[in-house]
Amino acid sequence: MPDTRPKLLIVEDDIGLQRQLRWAYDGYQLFIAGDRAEALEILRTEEPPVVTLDLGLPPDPDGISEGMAVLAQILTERPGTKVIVASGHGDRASARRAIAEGAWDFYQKPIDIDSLGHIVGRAFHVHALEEENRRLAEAAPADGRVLGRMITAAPEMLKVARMIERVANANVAVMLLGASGTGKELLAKGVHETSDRASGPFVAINCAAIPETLLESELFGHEKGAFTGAVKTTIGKIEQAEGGTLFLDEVGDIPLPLQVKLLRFLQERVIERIGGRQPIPVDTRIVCATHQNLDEMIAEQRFREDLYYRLAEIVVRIPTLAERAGDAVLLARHFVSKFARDLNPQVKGLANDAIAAIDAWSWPGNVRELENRVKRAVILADAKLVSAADLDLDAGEEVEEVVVNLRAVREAADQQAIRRAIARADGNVSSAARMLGVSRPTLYDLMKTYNLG
Ligand SMILES: Nc1ncnc2c1ncn2[C@@H]1O[C@H](COP(=O)(O)OP(=O)(O)OP(=O)(O)O)[C@@H](O)[C@H]1O
Repeated sequence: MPDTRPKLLIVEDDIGLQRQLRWAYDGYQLFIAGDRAEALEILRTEEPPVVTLDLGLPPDPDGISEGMAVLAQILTERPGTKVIVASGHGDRASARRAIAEGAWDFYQKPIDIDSLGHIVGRAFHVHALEEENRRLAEAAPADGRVLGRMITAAPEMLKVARMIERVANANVAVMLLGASGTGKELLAKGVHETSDRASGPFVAINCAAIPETLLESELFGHEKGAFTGAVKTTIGKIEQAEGGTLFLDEVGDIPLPLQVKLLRFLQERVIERIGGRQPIPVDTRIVCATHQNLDEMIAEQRFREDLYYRLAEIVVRIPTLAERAGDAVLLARHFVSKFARDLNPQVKGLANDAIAAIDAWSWPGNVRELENRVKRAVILADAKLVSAADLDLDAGEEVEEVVVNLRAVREAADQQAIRRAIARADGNVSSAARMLGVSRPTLYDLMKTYNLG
């Protein structure tokens, strides 16, 4: 029977330690290398996701030069590998340097098998999660699903995408509620492109960005001579979206008199251009969005309740980026490769301190803020990896700080992987444990720790 246990490479030149480690890890397929050549050969043939690396290797067993060289080569050849370095007792400077060069974590000698086992276990979880994220991100555009352009692995957001797919073809008005930058316009396009109107136009208008005096003409159009300056007949956005979808962004900013006119269109499906005398039938689907509290506006009579019910046949609430565990890092990777391609091809990815900082940041401006920060960072970066400083985010200079942040990253990743595996196994803990590569009791412990299930 093929061995399906996860592969762990241990790079260690001390024969005694090799033996000790061999016994400690019966949950993994172990590969042991005593020097650089052996390590690289195993890396290439077995592709282990996780490597523990002693920095003191021959020909420099008392220094770290050989260990650092092996680290660099592993990360060049297989950048996704999680390398955990072993540093000598009290040698924090080496650990710090190795982390700055891309190691995932470190442990200090003498080895404590339990805590090292814990670090290794988490490294496998994070690696599996990243692989799946990468697969999802890569698969999305290829599989042709319209909402495939939305990048997410968070259950909260996948639920939103599924809901959009379900309502796309029911000809109902959809209202998207979410903070600024959460992806409302992208989802509105998703509604359009998944619907049977996809071959028609998608027209967007931001009602907050247009002065009140011009909004009516923008929406409904005007006839030549309707007002001073109306030198030619112009059709409005509603008509432009004939046969397609009109996205009314910031619908809460439409002034009351115009709300009446919009309501009439929604009830009768005809419009009148300013200065026009003919009602014109228009077949346009409305998707709208706002970040305002419409209930409050209705109570204060600033928004018409009858219009609200016409616009909000289906209400979709979009979670903030902070509520979608793991998505900030996933999106950041996507934006790094997108912007690096166009703006700075030497940039290859995110440094560990950047990943920790992205995960720790609260993203008040949501995906838009993330996109802008990553874009600027890619332009400014002068190394291969974008750092927390390039992103203008606090990284914390001490290794201790990074470790705390990495732990937070890992815990978030754990929770997400567990939730997903349990969902996929339809609540069966044994098969979820098999998927995650841990024993059933371990999974129960983790579920208890994270309050899942
Ligand atoms: N899940 C996602 N995957 C990929 N890109 C995204 C995602 N969500 C948002 N974006 C990108 O982030 C930017 C902001 O998104 P969008 O304009 O849809 O947000 P919004 O909620 O309409 O913002 P606002 O309320 O400020 O108008 C866009 O460039 C969009 O393409």
